[in-house]
This record gives sequence, structure tokens and C-alpha cells, in this order.
Amino acid sequence: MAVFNKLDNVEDLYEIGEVLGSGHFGQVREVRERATGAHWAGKFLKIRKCASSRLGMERKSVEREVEVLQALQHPNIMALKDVFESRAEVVLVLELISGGELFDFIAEKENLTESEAIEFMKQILLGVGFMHSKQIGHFDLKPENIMLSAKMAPNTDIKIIDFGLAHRFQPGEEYKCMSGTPQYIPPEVINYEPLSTAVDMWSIGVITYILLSGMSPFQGDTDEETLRNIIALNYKFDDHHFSMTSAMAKDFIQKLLVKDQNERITAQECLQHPWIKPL
Ligand SMILES: Cc1ccc2c(c1)c1c3c(c(C)cc1n2CCCN)C(=O)NC3=O
Repeated sequence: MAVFNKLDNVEDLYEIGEVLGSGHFGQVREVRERATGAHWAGKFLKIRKCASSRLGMERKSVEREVEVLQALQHPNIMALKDVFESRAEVVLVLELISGGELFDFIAEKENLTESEAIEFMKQILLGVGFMHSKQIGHFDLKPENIMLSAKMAPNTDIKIIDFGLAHRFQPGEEYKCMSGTPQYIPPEVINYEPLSTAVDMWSIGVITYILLSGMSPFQGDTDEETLRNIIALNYKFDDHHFSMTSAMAKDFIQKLLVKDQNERITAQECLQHPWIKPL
């Protein structure tokens, strides 16, 4: 069992600020380091007191998330600074990312120009390619988990966050998991088949489609309809949203939204695709 820095009261070291977000795991709050005045993001995770409890996170899954983050130091992946444990809570001290979610950026602009989308995709692919080179899959890539380092700066950096569903593959390991967000999950997750890092490449295809059109390729009126659309590969480049989109961009998306995960292009292959890296 991993041992985190024991701290009776995290407020001895950090001033706790506003809530930045919350989820099944607990809360993310802005924190200010008393010793330096530096601002960070504190992810406050409630730990289950006993195996039968439904409240809070299993300690094992928190340990997994910490191990994954400790293996990932990259400019396009949120950085883990420290981990503290006090009573029934674990606090991850994370790089504060203040530019907001890519999701909100798209919503404000409806959709992006191809050159803006290419710039974002390049950085997402660099972060995901690094993750995959360490045999780590994110398994929950979506615009809400892709943040911008600064608001609207001309060269804002992408930061991939939230590794709560991430998994580090051991050689020869078979891994299955039914979690993720319906709009972004590939057929193999729905069919409960063995997974690989190719799960993330499908999600990147969905994210690219959304960046260019503001529409979600498989979304139906219900989750069940969305899942049926995914299994049937039921999506199209409708004229209303894609009439101005280049053939290269559509080819890039088509090479990712491939049912057979072994046929999907990898992050490294994406970075060499003519849409991303013109000849
Ligand atoms: C300014 C701001 C606002 C909301 C934030 C964050 C920062 C944030 C951050 C992180 C996470 C995991 C979630 C976060 N959230 C929650 C929403 C993420 N989808 C993080 O790791 N660093 C952040 O700054």
C-alpha cells in the first residue's frame, strides 16, 4: 500500500480557496501555499472507510491515479506537485490551470478554424502520445478534461487533466472496463472487450469532429441511442457543418473512428498525418 505524506491538517501548509469543480471523487479547490504564496489546485478525495461503503473513493484507485501522475511529467499533462493524507481524505496538489476547459472555449466560439483545431490537436496528441509511450491510457478524454493553460493567450497550452479512470498496462495484461462518457467511448468499451490505448484515439476522433463542427458525431437523444450509433458507426459529415472542412481533416477523423481498435491510427501516426503535418 502506498504511503502518502501524513498531514493532520492540510490547512497548516495551504490556504484553501474557492471550489473549482466537483465530481464523484470529491472537490477540486484553488489552494495557496503558505510558505511561497504560490497557487495550486487541490483535488480533495474522500477515501472509503470500509469496503462495503459506497461513499468516497477506494484507496486503491487513488493510489493508481497517483502512480500514473508520478509517471507523467509532460508540458501537456497536468503536473502533480504533492500528495497528502489526513484521516479519511487524500489531497492531490496539482498544477493550477487557469485558462478554462476546451469545452467552454468551443462553446464560446461555436467551432474553431482548422488552423486553431490543428494547434489544439497537435498538443493533445503530444500529451497522449507521451502517455501511450508509458503504456498509460487515459480512458476519459473529452473536452471537459482538456484545459487551457491561460485564457485566450495566442499560444495557450493544452493541459490534459483528470486521470481518475487512467490505466497503466502491464506487459501481456488483458484489461476491460465499462466506464467513460457515452459520447466519447469506442465500440470495444461498449462490447466489454479487452482494451488498449486505442480507446483514447477514438475519443480524439470524436473531439476533433466536435472542434471542427460544434456537433457530437454519435450523440442521440438518450445514452442508449448514442451507444447504438457508436456500435453502428452511425455518423456523417453533414454539409451544413462540414461544407468548408478540408478533405484532409475528414480523412484524419475517419482514420480514428474505426471500429477495429487494431486498425485505428496511433498518436504518433496522427502527428505524421498530412492534416497535422503538411508535406
Ligand atoms: C480554474 C479551474 C477551474 C476548474 C477546474 C480547474 C481549474 C481544475 C484543475 C484540475 C482539475 C483536475 C480539475 C479542475 N477543474 C474542474 C473542471 C475540470 N473539468 C487540475 O489538475 N488543475 C486545475 O487547475
